[in-house]
Amino acid sequence: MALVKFTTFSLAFAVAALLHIVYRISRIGMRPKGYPPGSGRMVSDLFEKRGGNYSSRWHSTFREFGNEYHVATHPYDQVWRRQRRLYTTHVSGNQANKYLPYQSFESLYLLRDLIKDPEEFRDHLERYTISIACTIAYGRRCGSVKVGPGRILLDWFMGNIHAVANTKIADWFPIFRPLFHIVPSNTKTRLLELNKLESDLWSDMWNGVAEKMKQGLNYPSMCRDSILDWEQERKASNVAVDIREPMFNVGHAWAAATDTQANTLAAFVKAMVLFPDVQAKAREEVDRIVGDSRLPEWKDRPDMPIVRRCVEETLRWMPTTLTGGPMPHCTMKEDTYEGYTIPANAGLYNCVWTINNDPDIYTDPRTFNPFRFPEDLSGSETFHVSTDYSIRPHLTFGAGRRVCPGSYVAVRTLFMTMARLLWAFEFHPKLDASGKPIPIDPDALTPGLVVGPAHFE
Ligand code: HEM
Repeated sequence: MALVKFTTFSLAFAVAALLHIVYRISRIGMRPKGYPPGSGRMVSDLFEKRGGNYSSRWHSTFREFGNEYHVATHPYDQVWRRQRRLYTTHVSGNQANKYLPYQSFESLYLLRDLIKDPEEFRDHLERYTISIACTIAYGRRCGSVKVGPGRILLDWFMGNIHAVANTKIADWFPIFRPLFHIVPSNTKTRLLELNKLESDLWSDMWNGVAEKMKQGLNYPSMCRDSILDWEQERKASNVAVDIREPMFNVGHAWAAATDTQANTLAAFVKAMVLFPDVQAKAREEVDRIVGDSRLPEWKDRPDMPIVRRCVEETLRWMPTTLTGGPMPHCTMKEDTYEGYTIPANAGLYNCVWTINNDPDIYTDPRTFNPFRFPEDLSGSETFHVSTDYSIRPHLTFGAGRRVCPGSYVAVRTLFMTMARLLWAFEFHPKLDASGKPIPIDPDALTPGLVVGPAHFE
């Protein structure tokens, strides 16, 4: 009897799963003929002009395993608004200037590491950006990523990339989702382990800052600002906010600011190797403005139109956020757009690579050419996130209400680092045993949603 019941249940489940798969496939929208795969205008029409409906995030299996305080994957609600406020109040526009001393100081370590060990430039860029991001988030450096918090962050990061990839089937076909909760699996065990690793890391880092503040050591950091805001809010209102909400928010700022910046800087090194003429012109500018007796600073930006446009061209030419970030935007209700029905809860990818390489907008798009951007427009501090798509240099920071809230910090890191790299070094391809340059595939990328140039020497 039990066997009959089990077989009937299994059959019913298999038929339901099959019907569901057929249904899902039938709902996959077919792009009308002649429709481009994406454009800045469409991104603006949907993510910006209809931002009230297009700013949520997909429900994901990943989130069901405890990560409900990840600002980048959180739906469009009060928790997200509170988390996002930390950025708009403390990291946007000129607020980002308070971290310039950290960026200036840490880049000296980068230059030293590159002098000592240039072949390992990729590892140095990784440590550098993890450390910069850690000082911004917690006022504390990471001298090494082989041990300590930087190592734990990397383990958590890499672990998540693999574990989340294994949950994708349940995201595409949510009918399988209950199975993830019922059936024991390595993926589930790993997700729970990673969740614990993450909670412990964020709470250790947060408590470390709280302890320093008690001793009167008030170094600028997102964590310090978050602790002060949280205490003030608690006094001002009776709403009890779970402490993990601001605690995880700061931790995720640290994570979001690491490989995005490291990949972009690696792309810049690659561009300099592949386009020596641009390298020479940019270095000539740095030498002329700065000379030998000091290092380039953020304050040199107005006088360095070539370097500041190299920042934008790197972001355009090799966008680390290939499809617009870690997660697509998601609709909250059904909508129609140019005769096309977009269902509720539909994920919409911002096709950054395609848009950044549109030959109708960017002549010869695979050529690294900072001079394609007008010099005067590039002087504006908001050039990189302009809402005027006729002048915006790229879509790499995303768009609308979810646009990257760390972009002001990022352009400061990128400008200062690129200017200092040009000031200190020349970049050439490695030569083989017979003295010929080892060829480099210009478009080769690492796999994933947040990408960087594939290994090159
Ligand atoms: C080169 C560097 C960076 C790039 C290319 C980049 C790009 C992006 C993109 C494309 C998104 C998704 C936007 C969308 O959904 O439309 C995003 C989200 C985000 N970024 Fe960045 N980012 C960078 C650096 C940073 C830094 C330095 C921080 C923190 C200080 C940061 C914090 C975040 C956060 C918290 C989100 C989630 C926002 C939300 O969902 O509301 N990013 N970033």
